[in-house]
Amino acid sequence: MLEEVGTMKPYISVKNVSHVYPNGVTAIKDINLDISEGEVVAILGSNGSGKTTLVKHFNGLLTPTTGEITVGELNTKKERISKLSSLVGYVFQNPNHQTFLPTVGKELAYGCTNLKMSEEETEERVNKAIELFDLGERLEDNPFDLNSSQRKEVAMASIMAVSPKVIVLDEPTTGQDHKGCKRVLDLVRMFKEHGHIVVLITHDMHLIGELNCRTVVMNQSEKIADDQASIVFSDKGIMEEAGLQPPQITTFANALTKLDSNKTYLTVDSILKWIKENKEEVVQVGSGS
Ligand SMILES: Nc1ncnc2c1ncn2[C@@H]1O[C@H](COP(=O)(O)OP(=O)(O)OP(=O)(O)O)[C@@H](O)[C@H]1O
Repeated sequence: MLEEVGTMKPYISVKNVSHVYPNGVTAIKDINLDISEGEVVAILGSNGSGKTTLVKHFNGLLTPTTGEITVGELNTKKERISKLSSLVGYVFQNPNHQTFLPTVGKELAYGCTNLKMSEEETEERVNKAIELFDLGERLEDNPFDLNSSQRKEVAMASIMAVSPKVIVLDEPTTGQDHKGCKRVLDLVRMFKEHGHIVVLITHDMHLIGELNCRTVVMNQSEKIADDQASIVFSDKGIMEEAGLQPPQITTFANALTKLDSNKTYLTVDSILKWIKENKEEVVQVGSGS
């Protein structure tokens, strides 16, 4: 079952939404989805399953062909994108698509200035982002002189400066080295701690496993699952239908813990704990008995 998020009204409410592109492709079909304050939600699915199309509806980049979406109290069909983007920040997969100013400092201030915030408010928000992302030494750097991981961090910090309620991270770990991937995990946790809803579009099963967050699975334009990652990953039918493989550690753990098949292990730490507590069974599995 999903973690309790209280009985409050959802912040994002997707009701019977379909989207047909002008070329006639139905990219999402009759989607219903509520996302509440405090949630981290991963949207998972094979290429072309409709993940990006769905999420682009949250900040009004796309509007439903049929159905309705509300974000906060706003109906996305009736609001301007600028207003919606103050509620939903979108960090693109490729930071080059959203970094275009000559210095990190200017980049950090851009979103606030664009939303016509006062100079004082912009300064306050930018300073907070500088502190959280430890960018004080980089303010005069050209973002294009930074490595891709640092550039992505600048993109995330500029979204953080605007402080939208919802932060969408599109494939945040793609192209990141091990350190960069770990940093993404920490940042997702930090965004949550600071009261943001985080929506992740990702193929990174390891990341979802570490977060063990709510996981929505898309397949051929439809939502086919919506539950805690540990439950989704243990549902062989859903995983096969969507063409997904659980994290390697889960596959390994399933083989090792066949005596304890009620649980799904998503992280190295959780399986190490199980091994320590069940040394005898591990020896039996290892000896093929
Ligand atoms: N601008 C567009 N015009 C027409 N068809 C589109 C457009 N963008 C996406 N599509 C189609 O809509 C369907 C869903 O695409 P979408 O990009 O939402 O899927 P996705 O799950 O995000 O894929 P990926 O993992 O490859 O990014 C696909 O068939 C895709 O070809």
